[in-house]
Amino acid sequence: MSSLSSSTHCRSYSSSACPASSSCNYGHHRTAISSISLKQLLPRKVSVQSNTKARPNVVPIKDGAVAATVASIENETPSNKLGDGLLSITLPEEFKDTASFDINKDKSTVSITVVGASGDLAKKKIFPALFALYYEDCLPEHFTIFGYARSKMTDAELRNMISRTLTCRIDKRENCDEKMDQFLNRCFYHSGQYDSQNNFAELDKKLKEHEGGRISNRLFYLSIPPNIFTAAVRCASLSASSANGWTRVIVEKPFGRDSESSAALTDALKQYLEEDQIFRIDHYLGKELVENLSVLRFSNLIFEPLWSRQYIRSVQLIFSEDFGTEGRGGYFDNYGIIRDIMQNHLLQILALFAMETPVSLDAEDIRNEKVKVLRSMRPLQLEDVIIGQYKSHTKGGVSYPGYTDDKTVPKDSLTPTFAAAALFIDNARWDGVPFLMKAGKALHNKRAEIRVQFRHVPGNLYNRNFGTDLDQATNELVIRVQPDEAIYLKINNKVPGLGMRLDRSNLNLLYAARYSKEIPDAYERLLLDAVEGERRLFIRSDELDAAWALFTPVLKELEEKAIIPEYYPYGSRGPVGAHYLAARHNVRWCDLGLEQ
Ligand SMILES: NC(=O)C1=CN([C@@H]2O[C@H](COP(=O)(O)OP(=O)(O)OC[C@H]3O[C@@H](n4cnc5c(N)ncnc54)[C@H](OP(=O)(O)O)[C@@H]3O)[C@@H](O)[C@H]2O)C=CC1
Ligand SMILES: O=C1O[C@H](COP(=O)(O)O)[C@@H](O)[C@H](O)[C@H]1O
Repeated sequence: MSSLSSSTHCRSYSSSACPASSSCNYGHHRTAISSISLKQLLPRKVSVQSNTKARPNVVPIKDGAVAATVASIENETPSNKLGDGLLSITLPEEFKDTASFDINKDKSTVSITVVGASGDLAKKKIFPALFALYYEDCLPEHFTIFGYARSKMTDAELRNMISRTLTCRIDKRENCDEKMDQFLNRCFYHSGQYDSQNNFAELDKKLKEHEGGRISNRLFYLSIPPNIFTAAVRCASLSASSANGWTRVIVEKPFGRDSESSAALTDALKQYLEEDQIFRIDHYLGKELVENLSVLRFSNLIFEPLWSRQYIRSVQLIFSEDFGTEGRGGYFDNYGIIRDIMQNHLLQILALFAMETPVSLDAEDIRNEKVKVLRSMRPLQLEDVIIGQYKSHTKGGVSYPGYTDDKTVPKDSLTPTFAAAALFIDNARWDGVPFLMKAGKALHNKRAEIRVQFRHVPGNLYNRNFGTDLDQATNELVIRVQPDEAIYLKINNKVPGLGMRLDRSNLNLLYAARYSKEIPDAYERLLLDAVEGERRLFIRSDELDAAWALFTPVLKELEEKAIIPEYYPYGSRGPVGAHYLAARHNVRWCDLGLEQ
């Protein structure tokens, strides 16, 4: 298997265009992988994010052989307790064009420990994503995967459990079984308590055996309920962090349930970790069309000039699922749809949509712009929210349960399973533009999309051809995140013929028609980024604070006033109150027409 250094299809530093058919990604990294081509990084001074303790081993390689030591190392800025740092290196003159740069290629290893390995998310998403990365040769040459949980399991039992959820992509099936066996052979299990330093010390011992004396880089994925995050981080950090490489921790949401609990969680984690070791995951940021949002905006001249209050009338962020909380009611009842979807997934999309152009594609530059937008927003007001809860419904002889029919949900629960909200960004670009959010479970379809409604054409020559409903004639840009990923623009055109009848048509980029390649799951992208130390798609603590500041007051008010949700039937389009909310802001939901 080739190592990260040779698997340039996973990340490319080249600025030249990749062929559309290739699986290569554009890296935004300063750099985090073990090999970079100097040809792509002129001038010869390069920054390398690496293990600072590995400094004596940093050697440039010429024509595949170790040739010389580096000329100088500057700006050594270890950025955390565990030696994850940044080196700026100048190469000797003779390596001007030809050298490639290798940092401990054969001397380092990555161990990925899935904490909570027996759980739903681990089985459904994390192990399959790791396998997909392995299949694509995106994991480093030396890697080991450990499952950690309280359940008693042997390595063989873990492998058996994982194997049930591994699949190969439709377009990549070559040697699938063989690859699966190879992957499973790199997976191991350790049973332990989440709050036991001893149990994590046992894990540490096993990890060391697998690392075989190489520089050890360790990634812990906390796929456990939030009440045990801190205990697990404490034990992992004190007993199982790397002694000579980096240690990173991926934390799953929920990151608290309001500003105070979120800040307390951050403080608790920071007792054991530096901010740049914490990778707060929001899997929506790993979705292909969300990742494409910045490309659409900043690499197409036609969109950016229109991206403001001058041309945009409303922006709508819509999430719907056609199933209820099935199986997760216990978790959900403590959070509700606003915390589960709006405060994180939809708000993250909003921030990427509305931010100013970042200075660069560097993680900190992008996150700085996102924070600025979030901090320019008005905290959500009670009159700008409506909430709903699904009730049972029988259709075609089939009975669908209501939210409170779930045995893990209290019968008198007022937790919203649906919400619609109007948010505002009080800055020069977006002043007065309603950003409408709508999220719900047990609705009539499963969809996530961004809908940009443009203003009416002033003095429209063709008004009379549209009739009275001018809204039917406004342009609309739709970014469909899922399913059937697509970007389409609704335009007006003349119906061919001798008359003058106007029609609406879509200029449509449907991904499945344009690309034969299967789109990677969000977790693949995010796991690869975490291994590579790329933080762009993870939530920084100040972003999280700003996000909670927008929703905490209204969440408290809803709970203190015990606001009763509007009930809607399972499988419907949700409560009618959502329409009144939009109407109060002089807009209509764009997802309700017959042709969408
Ligand atoms: N499932 C999903 O689709 C999503 C999940 N998440 C988040 O990811 C994390 C993991 O989710 P998920 O896999 O569904 O969670 P689970 O409820 O399946 O929990 C994962 C594992 O944690 C252990 N565990 C469960 N409850 C407790 C407890 N009370 N005390 C100690 N250990 C416990 C169990 O392992 P054992 O008993 O073997 O120790 C379990 O297998 C959570 O933070 C969740 O909010 C986020 C987005 C989506
Ligand atoms: O984070 C969550 O997301 C899922 C929806 O994710 P998707 O990738 O399938 O769209 C949602 O069902 C869950 O309630 C929420 O916690």
